[in-house]
Amino acid sequence: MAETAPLVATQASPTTPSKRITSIIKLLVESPGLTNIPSTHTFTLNSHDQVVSDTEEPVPVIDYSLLISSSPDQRSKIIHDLRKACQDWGFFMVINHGVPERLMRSMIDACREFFDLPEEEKQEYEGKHVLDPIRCGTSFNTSVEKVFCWRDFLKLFVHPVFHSPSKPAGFRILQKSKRSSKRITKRISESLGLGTNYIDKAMNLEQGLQVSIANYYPPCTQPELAMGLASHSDHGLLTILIQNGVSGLQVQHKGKWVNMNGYPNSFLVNTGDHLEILSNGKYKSVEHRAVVNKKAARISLVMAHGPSLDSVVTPAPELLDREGNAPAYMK
Ligand SMILES: O=C(O)CCC(=O)C(=O)O
Ligand SMILES: [Fe+2]
Repeated sequence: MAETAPLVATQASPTTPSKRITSIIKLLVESPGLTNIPSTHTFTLNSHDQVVSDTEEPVPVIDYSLLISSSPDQRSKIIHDLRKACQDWGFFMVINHGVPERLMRSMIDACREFFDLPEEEKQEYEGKHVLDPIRCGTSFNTSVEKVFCWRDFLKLFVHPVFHSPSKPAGFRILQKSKRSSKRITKRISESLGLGTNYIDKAMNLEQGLQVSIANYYPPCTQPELAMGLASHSDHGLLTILIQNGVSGLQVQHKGKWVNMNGYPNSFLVNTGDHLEILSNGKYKSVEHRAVVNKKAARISLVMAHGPSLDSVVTPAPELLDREGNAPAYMK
């Protein structure tokens, strides 16, 4: 994702106008007497983008226990399921992943604790440059946006070098998602008819960039006029997402926005731009967005896994040769 430059507090600040603040939306919502959202945060969606349905087709479910099974039948079933999920949706839900519920909860709690820190403590991490390893801010890319998203965020680079704020302490567990993403990647590689470790090598995942983003979407008095996070696709190979039990994620499926609600204790995965390129467009990087609601704050935690910063990802030559296709993406 393209990302953010600092936002000057005057745009939405309920506090001292001259001071920069990082949790713009949080403070805005906590300021007394807010009934209408400011025009700086009012989105006008065209009628097509407003249509949302709960999907009639079931969202693909990937049983993680099959990913690590040694049974050839189970392995071919999971490869088939992954191929279908990546081709038809670019999104799937992962169950039986073995990550304890309490661990997933503690990750979300760590995010909440960060957003609840006093503003002065967060200011140290105020966004300056997209490659800053610890950065918090608001919206998506405030240096180019005309209307801002109803979202504050904390973004951390956690691999190849781990970075996290000194408070709260709980972020170290973010590194654990690498193991799950590695296992899923191996089977996705096989689902493309490439070797088990093909993607790993092509993207130099040993040195791969893992970025974690905690998103905070407070309740909004006029949710139909605001957008938590505008439509985008994710950079990278694949993104793992967990949330605090409040829905809001929507994905584009067959030309419509559909609500994406995972089963309790599952995690959601979407494929990213670099996989779209490597697969020569077979596995599309799907557009998604986050909407907000009147009642409850939503927290999502995104763990995005991608190639090393020096990798140049191209359509896999083996795939092009086998299928007799020209590359659809150029360097
Ligand atoms: O909060 C969500 O559900 C989506 C977050 C997201 O897409 C992102 O941070 O890239
Ligand atoms: Fe995203």
